[in-house]
Amino acid sequence: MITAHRLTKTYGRRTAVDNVSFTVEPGRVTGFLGPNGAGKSTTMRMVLGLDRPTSGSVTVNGRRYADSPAPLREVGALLEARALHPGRSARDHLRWLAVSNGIPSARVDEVLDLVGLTTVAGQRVGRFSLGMGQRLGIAAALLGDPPVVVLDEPVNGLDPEGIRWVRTLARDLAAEGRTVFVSSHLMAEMAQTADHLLVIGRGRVLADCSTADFISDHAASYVRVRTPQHDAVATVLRRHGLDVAAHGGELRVQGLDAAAVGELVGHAGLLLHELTLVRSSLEDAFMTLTADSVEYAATPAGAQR
Ligand SMILES: Nc1ncnc2c1ncn2[C@@H]1O[C@H](COP(=O)(O)OP(=O)(O)OP(=O)(O)O)[C@@H](O)[C@H]1O
Repeated sequence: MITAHRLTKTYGRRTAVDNVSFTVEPGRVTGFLGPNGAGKSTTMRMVLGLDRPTSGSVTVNGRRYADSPAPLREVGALLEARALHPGRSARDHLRWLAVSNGIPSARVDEVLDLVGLTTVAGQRVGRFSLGMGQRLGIAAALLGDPPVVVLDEPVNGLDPEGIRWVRTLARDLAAEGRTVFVSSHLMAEMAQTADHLLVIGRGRVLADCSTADFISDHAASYVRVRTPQHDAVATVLRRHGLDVAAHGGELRVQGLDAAAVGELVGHAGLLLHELTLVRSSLEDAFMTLTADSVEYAATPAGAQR
C-alpha cells in the first residue's frame, strides 16, 4: 500500500504537487491520470524517495522508501527517464541490478521471459527501440518480485500489441495481490486498465474514485432526437421539464432516457426519425475535468483576437 499525506513539492515559486493525500490499495490497478505537467512524475519520484517532499509525507507499506532495507524487493519502478548504459546488453543490465540488490541471477532470465525479451537479451540496449526499452524497464521493475509496482507512463512508445501486453500485465500483477500504481495522460487507456482512478491537475487531486464511478459521474450522456417537427417536439419536451438544446438539425435532450423521451413524443402525436443515446467519450470527460489545470493549452485558431 502507498500512503501519501498532505504531500507537497515546490520548485522555487512553482508548486508541482499541492497538499495531495491518497492511498493506493493492494489488489487493484490504480491509474494516476493527469494532463502534462500535472505533477504525476514528481509524485512518483517522491514515492520512490528520488525527490524529497517540501512538506507532507509518503510511505510504502508503512515506511519511507529510503528506509527500506531491500528497496527492489519492496517496490519495483519504471520511471519515464531511462538511465541505461547503452553499451551493456539487456541481460547484463539486469544481472548488474540483481547482483547489487542481492537477487539471484536466475531471476534475470525469468523476467526477460516475462517481458518477451529473451531472444534479444544479448543485444546492446543502446540499439533498443523505445518499446523494447520500456519492456526492459518493466523487467527491471519486476526483478525483485516486489509487492508494490510503480509504472510511470509505461505504454509510451509501445505499439498496440505492447499496450495490450502492459494492460494485461498490470491486471495480472494486481490479481496476485500487489499494489499497482500506473500513470498516464491517456484517459481511454486507463479506463481499460485501472480499477481505481486518481486524477490530478496542477498538483491537486481532482478525483479519487473507482473507474466505474468516474465514468458514470463524468461521462455525460444525452438523447439525440431527429424529427421533421423540430419546434413542436422541442416544445413538448421542454414542457416536461427536460433540458433541450438544438444542434444543427437535431435536438439534444437531457433528463430522461431514450425510451421515455420517445414515449413523450409519441403521446403528443409527433413524428420521430431518430432517437439515440449518445455518451460523451471518457476522453471528453477527462478534458472537461482537467480543463482548468492544463499547463500548455492550445488556443483555437482564430480565437486569439
Ligand atoms: N526539477 C524540476 N524543476 C523545476 N520544475 C519542475 C521540476 N520537475 C517538475 N517540475 C515542474 O513541476 C510540474 C509537474 O511536473 P511533472 O513532471 O511532475 O508532471 P507530470 O504530470 O508528470 O507531466 P508529464 O506527463 O508531462 O511528465 C511541472 O510544472 C513541471 O514543469
